[in-house]
Order: sequence, then structure tokens, then C-alpha cells
Amino acid sequence: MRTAASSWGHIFYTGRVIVTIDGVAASGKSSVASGVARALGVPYVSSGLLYRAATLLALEAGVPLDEAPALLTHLHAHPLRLEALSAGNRVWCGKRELTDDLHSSRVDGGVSRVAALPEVRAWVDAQLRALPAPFVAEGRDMGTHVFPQADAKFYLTASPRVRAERRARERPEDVPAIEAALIERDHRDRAQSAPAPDARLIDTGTLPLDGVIGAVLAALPARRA
Ligand SMILES: Nc1ncnc2c1ncn2[C@@H]1O[C@H](COP(=O)(O)OP(=O)(O)OP(=O)(O)O)[C@@H](O)[C@H]1O
Ligand SMILES: Nc1ccn([C@@H]2O[C@H](COP(=O)(O)O)[C@@H](O)[C@H]2O)c(=O)n1
Repeated sequence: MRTAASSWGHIFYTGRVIVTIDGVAASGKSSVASGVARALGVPYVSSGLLYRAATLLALEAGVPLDEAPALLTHLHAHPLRLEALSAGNRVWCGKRELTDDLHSSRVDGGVSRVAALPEVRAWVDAQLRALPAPFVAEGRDMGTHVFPQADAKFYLTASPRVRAERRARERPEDVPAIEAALIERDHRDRAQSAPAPDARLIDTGTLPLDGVIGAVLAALPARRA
């Protein structure tokens, strides 16, 4: 059992707590999840990194992105390991760290095809459910499908333009191109991207990052050992 006190002072978490933060692409999920996890003193888990890593391995090996049997065979031959730290998640394939290669426009462009495969989703879900709580999990279906029993659920939104402007600081493409790609990715991901009925919706477009983190922390139920 583990106890953590947040820098907000009023939250004391003990035990196997799971907080889920879902939302559309580039809405701030990983930044917010990391900030919340650090405040609580627990790891955060980025589910999207596993889909991204599966996509990268497929692209590198020339495995067609929508051929589930070939992709699963390749993934079983090259097992991935998600290192879930509160400061940032890392993904490993054996001794090779993939993390820095996972946020390219090439991976952005292919990942939704891989994530649409039920076999790949089951492979990701099994790895996530094997992780020991407490943690903050972020993605698309953390609160609906993977951890429906979560103690608190959040869903982040922001307009495509705001998200593209933020992402443009991290990508070589211009804002209109990034915005079009985000809209396309949201559309391809729509099957797994509905908010949980019991999730709190937060529009991150009108708040600074610290404000979103503070809103999540303020909404968490107080818990005692
Ligand atoms: N509330 C905010 N105010 C300003 N910038 C923000 C805010 N939230 C996130 N950002 C910035 O927006 C960008 C996207 O955030 P982040 O990578 O956390 O989103 P994401 O939802 O995890 O993205 P993806 O779905 O592509 O993995 C980052 O540059 C981040 O610093
Ligand atoms: N729970 C999830 C998480 C991610 N995906 C797919 O992975 C892509 C990349 O995720 P990011 O969180 O890094 O944007 C995303 O576009 C989805 O295709 C998913 O399906 N379910």
C-alpha cells in the first residue's frame, strides 16, 4: 500500500486508485495525466504509446498496417515494454528505446489503422490491465472499456484549431496541415473515443495546463486509508 500527498495539499491517496483521462488527439491528455500523476505521487500510463509503438514496428518491418495476423505475429516476436513513470512514459523493444520515434507525423498518420484492429486492441488492453494500480491512465477508452471501474474519469476536449496551434510547436508542419490531420485522426478514432457517461468533460482550450491539472485534482474524491 502506498500513500501520496499532492502539492494541492488537500488530496491524500492510498491504495489501488485508478484515474482515467481520455480525450481527442492533442487535447492535452499526456501533459495533464503526467501533472496529475506527479501531484499524486503515482505513475501515469500512456496507452497511445503502445499503439504508436506497434505502428512504428510495423512500418519499419513493412508489415501492412491493417493485416492483424501478420502484425500480431510480429509483435509477439518483438515484445514491447511500457515503462510507466510519472515524469514521462518510455517504450522499449528489447534493449532499444522507441520513445523518441513515436511522435513523428508518419506514426501519427498510420496509428489509427493499427488501433482499429480488435486483435491489437486486445493485445494493448491485456498489457494495461496487468499494470499494478495506483496510476493515472490516459487514452481514448480508458474510462469506458479498459478500466470501467476507475475511481474518477475525465474527458478532455479543445477545438481542432487550438490543438493544432499547440501541436505546431512540436511538429515541422504548419497549423492548417496539423489541424486537418487531427480532424482526420479524430474521425478514424471515433469508434473508441466516446466519453464515459460518468466522465467529467473539461475544455482545455480555455485553460492553461496548470489550470486543467488543478481542475482534475480538485474534482478527485477525497480518500482515506
Ligand atoms: N491546457 C493547455 N494549455 C496550453 N498548452 C497545452 C495545454 N494542454 C496541453 N498543451 C500542449 O499541447 C500539446 C499537446 O498536448 P499533449 O501531448 O499532452 O496532448 P495529447 O492529448 O496527449 O496528445 P496525443 O493525443 O497526440 O498523444 C503539448 O505541446 C502540450 O504542452
Ligand atoms: N486508448 C487508446 C489510445 C490510443 N489509441 C490510438 O493510438 C493513437 C495515438 O494515441 P495518442 O493518445 O498518442 O494520440 C490514437 O490516435 C488512436 O488511434 C486508441 O485507439 N486507444
